[in-house]
Amino acid sequence: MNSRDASLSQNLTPISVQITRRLQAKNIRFYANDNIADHLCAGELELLVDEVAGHFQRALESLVIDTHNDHNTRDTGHRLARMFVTEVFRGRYVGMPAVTTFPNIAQLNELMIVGPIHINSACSHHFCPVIGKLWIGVMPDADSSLIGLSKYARIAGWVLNRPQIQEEAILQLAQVLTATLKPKGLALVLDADHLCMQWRGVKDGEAKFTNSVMQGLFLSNSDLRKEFLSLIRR
Ligand SMILES: Nc1nc2c(ncn2[C@@H]2O[C@H](COP(=O)(O)OP(=O)(O)OP(=O)(O)O)[C@@H](O)[C@H]2O)c(=O)[nH]1
Repeated sequence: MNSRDASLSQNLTPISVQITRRLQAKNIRFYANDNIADHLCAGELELLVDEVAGHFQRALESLVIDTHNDHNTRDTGHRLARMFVTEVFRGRYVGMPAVTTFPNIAQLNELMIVGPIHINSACSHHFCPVIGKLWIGVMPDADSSLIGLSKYARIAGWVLNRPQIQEEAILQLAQVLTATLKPKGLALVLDADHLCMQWRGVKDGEAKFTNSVMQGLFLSNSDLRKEFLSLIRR
């Protein structure tokens, strides 16, 4: 344990409050779909899991669930905390996955498509799962970078593993891919089931939400856009 970690464990202010104050002091936004990894110190995520577990335990008690005698819910508060902080909302708390970029030595300038990439997310409103498929079209030029195929899925997972609305999620993803690839054109299509509409609410099991982003050549060249859309026809 370094001196910073030691001071963390001795500080009685809840870890969420310490992190929040730090973000506010730097005027950093911390909406549900923002990544705050750069503002966390070593050891804080574990403390955050413990704090959130305590709150979930109290929420279970408020739901009048006998977690002491009900063997099925005895550790649910802690399970929920671990699930949110280290799995389904992990994209808020960890840095972007390492992505090796390669120069476009062959000067490729043809359409590349990756997909369908399976995506898991959750809506910001009810924290219900959002499960879908993503297609990515890239039009490179000589100055673009190339990345390994699996990195598209890793980057998408990082952006989507946050409480999101689909309209903002796809824009965030486009920004990260543009910064990484520097493409001449980028096209994204996201097709997802929102369980807030299926499990609860209107309980419509059929309706999906499909949205897209078309940038650069995909916006200016309708033939390229049509080629991409015809190749991903679902
Ligand atoms: N635009 C948009 N809406 C979403 C998304 N995910 C979930 N929603 C919807 O956002 C709404 C949440 O806000 P409200 O309308 O205040 O919630 P509610 O009254 O509980 O809504 P109902 O689902 O109609 O019961 C719900 O209708 C969700 O179905 C998304 O990615 N984009």
